[in-house]
Amino acid sequence: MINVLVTGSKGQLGLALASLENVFLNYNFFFTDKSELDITNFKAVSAFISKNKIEVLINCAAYTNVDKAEDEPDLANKINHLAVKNLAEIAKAQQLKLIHISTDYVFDGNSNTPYTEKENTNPQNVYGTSKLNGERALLKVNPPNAVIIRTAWLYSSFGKNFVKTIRKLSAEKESISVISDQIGSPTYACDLAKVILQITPLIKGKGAQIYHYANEGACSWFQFAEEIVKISKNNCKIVPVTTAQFKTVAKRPKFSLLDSHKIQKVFDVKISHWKEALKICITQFK
Ligand SMILES: NC(=O)C1=CN([C@@H]2O[C@H](COP(=O)(O)OP(=O)(O)OC[C@H]3O[C@@H](n4cnc5c(N)ncnc54)[C@H](OP(=O)(O)O)[C@@H]3O)[C@@H](O)[C@H]2O)C=CC1
Ligand SMILES: Cc1cn([C@H]2C[C@H](O)[C@@H](COP(=O)(O)OP(=O)(O)O[C@H]3O[C@@H](C)C(=O)[C@@H](O)[C@H]3O)O2)c(=O)[nH]c1=O
Repeated sequence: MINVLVTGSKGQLGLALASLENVFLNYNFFFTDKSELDITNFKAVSAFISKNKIEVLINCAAYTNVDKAEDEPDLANKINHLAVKNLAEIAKAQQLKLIHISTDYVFDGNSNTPYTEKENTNPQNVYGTSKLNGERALLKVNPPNAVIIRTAWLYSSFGKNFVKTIRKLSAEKESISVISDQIGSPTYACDLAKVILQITPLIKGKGAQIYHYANEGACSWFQFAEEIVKISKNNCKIVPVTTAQFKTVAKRPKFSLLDSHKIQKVFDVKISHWKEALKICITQFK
């Protein structure tokens, strides 16, 4: 049995990992969230890991409220950057495998081809900046068995996400306005959780590496919303609007498609199309 610590386990991805506990029987999971183990507390995390002989740390803990982060940059930085540096140092000192999750929002969205891991980053908001600083700190500490997986537009039946918001709004309203000029890669959190657990045994001492993982295909938030409403069989009109028409506190990238070829090639990972994954997810709701 491999002892695995999942931090931020009451969030969306943490719960998706927990739903696989009975599938991946070779892992002995320790699920902790902020109240049990605060990732900003170096001593507590370090002690928990030694005490429980943790071999793998999957960091799902994060500050993820993109708009609120604009008003709380210090807190976002503490959780998404400084705590990640702590985790990297602990992983190096205690020889752990570390899987850390990052985001498409590290890019500025000015590309028109899917972003590879080699592309320049240039975040447009506080959340993206804090996540990029976390990546950089981890790469600098460079634990030998560390992986950063950048993913995008995560959704599932767990936690708070766009699919759940649109399902709720479309059940209540006759029409919803949704942005049609931001393009990205919707990703089913349960697909990502499976991939994390599949690749963990294959991470082998190459130093910290970045991988992109998102479901196949591309869409705008508008197209994503239309598909959510269609599969949910809700009777609601989705009205396309521009970014300029739909005001948000934080700026989002116009284009944040991730190129997932590297993870597919290195770990032989199979990736399904976002529409297929969305159907499976929405079946779970019923
Ligand atoms: N959601 C998305 O669309 C995307 C997410 N990501 C990344 O994927 C990862 C997982 O995201 P997701 O599951 O959606 O995020 P969630 O916000 O659903 O989960 C994060 C969890 O971490 C907890 N947490 C916050 N601060 C701490 C702390 N100091 N110590 C321990 N736990 C803490 C949160 O608790 P509380 O809620 O009480 O603060 C929450 O339970 C994150 O790294 C995120 O940046 C990447 C791309 C897209
Ligand atoms: C709810 C809603 C959103 N939108 C727009 C606003 C925004 O541009 C886009 C998505 O809005 P949300 O606030 O749901 O999603 P947002 O918080 O921007 O989602 C991001 O979360 C972080 C954590 C990530 O890492 C990213 O990959 C991404 O998933 O859709 C509408 O146009 N109409 C609506 O009714």
